[in-house]
Amino acid sequence: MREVVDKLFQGLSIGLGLERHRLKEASGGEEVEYMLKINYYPPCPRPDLALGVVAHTDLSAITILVPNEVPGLQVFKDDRWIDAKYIPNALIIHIGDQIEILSNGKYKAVLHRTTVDKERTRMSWPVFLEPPSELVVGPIADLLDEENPPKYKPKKFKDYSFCKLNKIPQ
Ligand SMILES: O=C(O)CCC(=O)C(=O)O
Ligand SMILES: [Fe+2]
Repeated sequence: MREVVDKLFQGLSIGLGLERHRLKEASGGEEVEYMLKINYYPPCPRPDLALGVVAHTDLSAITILVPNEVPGLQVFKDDRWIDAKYIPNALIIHIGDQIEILSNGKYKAVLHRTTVDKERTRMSWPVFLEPPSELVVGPIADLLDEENPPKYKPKKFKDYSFCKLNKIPQ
């Protein structure tokens, strides 16, 4: 898990022209928290009328998700919902809000939702990689200049989470 996490942060840092440890450090370094959630979506007689989870972006920096074989995850791209294909043994990686903020919007947190199945139970196991609650997260200074002013307010992760969960503007 550690190697996968380091590789993800490194690739994303390099993509921004930053030193490879930068995004992990800005997300808390070795203090990054791993929050496992277990989603259980029982069969639904009217999948056309229900969703598993409504459209959202994750609060995390990065999410690493293991799904079972029942498809249901959809991502919003080019103004439409696209089904994420189930690929055995593959991990699904989401960019979350904190990477969007750190990158000053160069990376976008993925908008996603889940559908439910008429006969089968869907499950998923996302691990949310989150900054420690007291860490202030804001756009990385190296990415800012006159043409690229900060688009997000630096904020403690716990305050960002509180506002998002209580639907208070950031
Ligand atoms: O079940 C899934 O595939 C996604 C779940 C999800 O988006 C979440 O728990 O944040
Ligand atoms: Fe999610």
